Formats: sequence, C-alpha cells, structure tokens
Amino acid sequence: MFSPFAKTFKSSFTRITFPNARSFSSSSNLLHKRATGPVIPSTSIKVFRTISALRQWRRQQLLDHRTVGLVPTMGALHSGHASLVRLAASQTSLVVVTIYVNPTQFGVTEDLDSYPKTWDADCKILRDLDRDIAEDGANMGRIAAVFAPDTKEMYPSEGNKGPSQEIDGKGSFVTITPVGEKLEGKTRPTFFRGVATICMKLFNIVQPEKVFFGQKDVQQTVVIKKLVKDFHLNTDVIIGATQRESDGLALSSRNVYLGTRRRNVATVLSKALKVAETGYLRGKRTRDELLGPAHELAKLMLIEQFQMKPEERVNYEVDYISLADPDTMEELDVVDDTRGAILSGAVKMLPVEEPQDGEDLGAAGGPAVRLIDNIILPAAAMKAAN
Ligand SMILES: Nc1ncnc2c1ncn2[C@@H]1O[C@H](COP(=O)(O)OP(=O)(O)OP(=O)(O)O)[C@@H](O)[C@H]1O
Ligand SMILES: CC(C)(CO)[C@@H](O)C(=O)[O-]
Ligand code: BAL
Repeated sequence: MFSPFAKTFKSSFTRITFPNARSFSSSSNLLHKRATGPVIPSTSIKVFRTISALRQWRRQQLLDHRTVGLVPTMGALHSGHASLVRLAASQTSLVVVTIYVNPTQFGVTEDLDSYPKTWDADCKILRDLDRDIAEDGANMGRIAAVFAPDTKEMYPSEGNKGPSQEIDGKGSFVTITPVGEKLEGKTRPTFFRGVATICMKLFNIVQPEKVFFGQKDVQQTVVIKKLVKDFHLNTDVIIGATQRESDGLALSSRNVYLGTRRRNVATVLSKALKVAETGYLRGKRTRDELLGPAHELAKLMLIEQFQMKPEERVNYEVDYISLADPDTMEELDVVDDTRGAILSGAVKMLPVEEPQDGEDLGAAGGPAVRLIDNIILPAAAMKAAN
C-alpha cells in the first residue's frame, strides 16, 4: 500500500442531456474527441485513463523530485473546484485533478445515473485555469494531469456489473466509523464507505505529497483526515475554504438540479447557519442558544413559502442542523471555547409543486436536491499569558 508507483485509466464520458439547464457536453464533439488524446487541447495537461500510464508518469516525477498535489473531484467543475486547484498549485509543483463519478458513494436510489457529466466544459475550465495559474508568478506549480478512469479500472475485481452500492454489499471497502455513520452517513449509509474507499485507491495510485479537499464537505474532510492518520498514509490533507455565490449559497455541482424557483430559496441553509454563527460570535455557547434561532429561521422561511400559491412556492425539509466537535463530529451540548465547533446542516429541496409551462425546473427535470453547508466556529483566541 502506498508503494511508490501505480497505473492508468479510461473514461466513459457518458453524455446526459439536461432539458432545463445549461447544456453541458452535448455539442462540442471536437474538444471531446481531442480530449481523449494524451493532452487537453492547447495545453500540456496530460489525460490519463489507466492506472499504469499514470504510475509511469508519476515515477518519473518522483525521480525528478517534483511534488504532486491531488485534487479529487467528480467533475462538473465549478469555482469551488478551481479554488482547490489554485491552492494545490500554490503548494505543489504538479497538480493532478481526478474526475471520476464514484458509484460506491451513491446509494442505490441516489442520482448516480443523472449526476452531471461535463467533460468538455471541464477541459475548458482546466485549460483556462492553468493559463491563469501560469500567469500568476506566485504559484509553485501547474496543472500537470487529469486522471479520469472508468469503473472497471477503479474496481478491478467487480467485472462488468461494477461494485456493490448496497448497504450490506460485499467487496473491498474501507470504512471509517463512527464518524462516517453520523449526519451525512445516517441519511447516506454507504456514502463515506464509498468516499474512503475511492480516496484510498486514488491516494495509492497518485502518491501525492498533498491532497486537497473542500471545506464545503466538512464531514468528508474529517473522514479523510482519519483515513490518512489511521492507515499511515504518507500525505498531508489540506482544506480549502468554501466558495459561495454572492447570496451565500455554497457552490455545488448538484446546484444545477435546482431551477430558478428553488434556487431563490436555496439560501435557507446558509442563512440558518449564519444566524447560529452570529450567536456564537456574540458569546452564546449552548446548543439551544445556537441552534434554536437557526431552526426558527428555517421554519419561518417555510411558513412564508406556504403563504404563496402552490405554483409559486418551494417546499423543503431540514434533515439536520448540527453542532459538533471539530475532530469527532460528536454532537455537543455546549461549545468548549478552547476547541470551537462545527456547525453543519443538510436540507432537502423537494421537487416543485405544479410546474408551469416553460418553467426552468433545473437539470434532470428538477429532482429532490440535498444541499449541505457548514461553518467552523473557531476556538476562542487564547488570553495573553498572564
Ligand atoms: N463550494 C465549494 N467550495 C470549495 N470546495 C468545494 C466546493 N464544492 C465542492 N468542493 C470540493 O471539491 C471537491 C470535489 O467535490 P465534488 O466533485 O463532489 O463537487 P461538489 O460540488 O461537492 O458536488 P456535489 O454537488 O456532488 O456535492 C471536494 O473536495 C469538495 O469538497
Ligand atoms: C472526494 C470525492 C471526489 C470522492 O469521490 C467526492 O466525494 C467529492 O467530490 O467530494
Ligand atoms: N461532494 C460530495 C460528493 C457526493 O455528494 O457524492
């Protein structure tokens, strides 16, 4: 494990048509065809589809003493991903971005099949981003490679049927408990098993000096830190700040499912968390003092919606709003000033009622969308030594 070298990949580039969202990859076959070659056109960014090809490249970089920063993604790239790539380029010589929609982190009833796949747009984003990075003299590195394997490459023992997505499915899995069973793990019981498993594979293949993850998926960062610590993986975990729309909504690939009506209300979660954060900054420390106003805000916003006509309103369910320990994600009754806490939440935006003719319902017809977000409550500054 974590032996110095690894392999290659192939990707399927499944094309999905989104009837109501910006079109993703359907038209630009030119870039698509070119991008299946060894580099993204007009760049030096290599495209690896097999583990063996990637390992061969990685071996040379090791011999040349170049550091590698890994940014794992599921594609459908946005400015949140771009910020992680920039961060990686500021700290390592060669940035490797992985684009792989990992089936084992999706439950059997979740959106694996409709998950946005935007290969052409992703290549353009990486091309432009790499140019920007090159122009900024402060950077240490560039985007060196994209690793976009297919599922046969990543789950070699599972053949054509692919790995199990069932809760009690058999296979070679990594589990990180109890943290992976709480919060997101409660609603998505196979999620962190899938994430830990695919990240273990990616870390073994790419052998990065540093790995970069977004704060937006805060529980994922806790799981990854534990994976690295408990399996003695030789890499540093670096967390990048959550990137947001101007109204506070955290960027997320799944936001394309929202459509206009729900997009306007999707700020409910970030607003609720902000209310709790304000309480903390004003000196409140107990669970009730912090989370009470957050739940109240979410309730009031929903009441407002239900005063509207069905064809105008939006419905949502708060899955959880949590106040948890920053290392274990155990729920807290009171925040310990010396440790701070993680405020996090999940809201399910339900499909709109009475969709109107020509209404922008969002990608894939506007299914239910699970939004997650969080805010770190910092440990109080230590008093000056007395
Ligand atoms: N708004 C954001 N700010 C910073 N990092 C982000 C943001 N959104 C995603 N990331 C990070 O990008 C990496 C890849 O995430 P992923 O490809 O799943 O995108 P996503 O937008 O989180 O998608 P999804 O909608 O499926 O949750 C993860 O480390 C994730 O935390
Ligand atoms: C880390 C990750 C790329 C693993 O598939 C995914 O969970 C994500 O995009 O956050
Ligand atoms: N960013 C998290 C990936 C997922 O929800 O599957």
